[in-house]
Amino acid sequence: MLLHIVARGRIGRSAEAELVDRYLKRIAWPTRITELPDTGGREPAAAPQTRRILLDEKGEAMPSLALAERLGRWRDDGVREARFLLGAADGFDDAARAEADLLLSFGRATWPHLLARAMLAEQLFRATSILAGHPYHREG
Ligand SMILES: C[S@@+](CC[C@H](N)C(=O)[O-])C[C@H]1O[C@@H](n2cnc3c(N)ncnc32)[C@H](O)[C@@H]1O
Repeated sequence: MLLHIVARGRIGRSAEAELVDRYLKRIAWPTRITELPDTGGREPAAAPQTRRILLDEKGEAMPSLALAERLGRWRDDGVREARFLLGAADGFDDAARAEADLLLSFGRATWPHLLARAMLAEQLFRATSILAGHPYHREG
């Protein structure tokens, strides 16, 4: 299953870009990043079996194990793409929230979109490590 990050804003050469690269390189699953401008622009077409995960501080704060289980279930059900959407300064409107299969929160604090992208890359590495039985993740 493709892990596709569709993010508003340009990351360029930055500390956050290094973090994103570091984690995405370590993921054994196929990954892709599509950058969109802060406003406007067209999201790439999605395969019929795509799940949309909208990153939103008002969403569900999932333990890493639960995110891994959700990704594993989608993969086993034949989902072709898990599409993770990151917003710009104004976040998402209610219509975008309503279209999502999952609203995923990294807590109630608001993070800059580039940090949220790096955190997402790490969580995807963690989730796929959990599914592979790799000891990267330790439950406290
Ligand atoms: C600067 S934030 C936007 C804040 C905006 N006021 C809002 O209400 O969503 C830019 C993007 O980073 C991501 N983000 C920031 N904080 C987050 C959090 N706590 N959980 C999940 N995603 C977050 C979201 O995708 C958000 O659209």
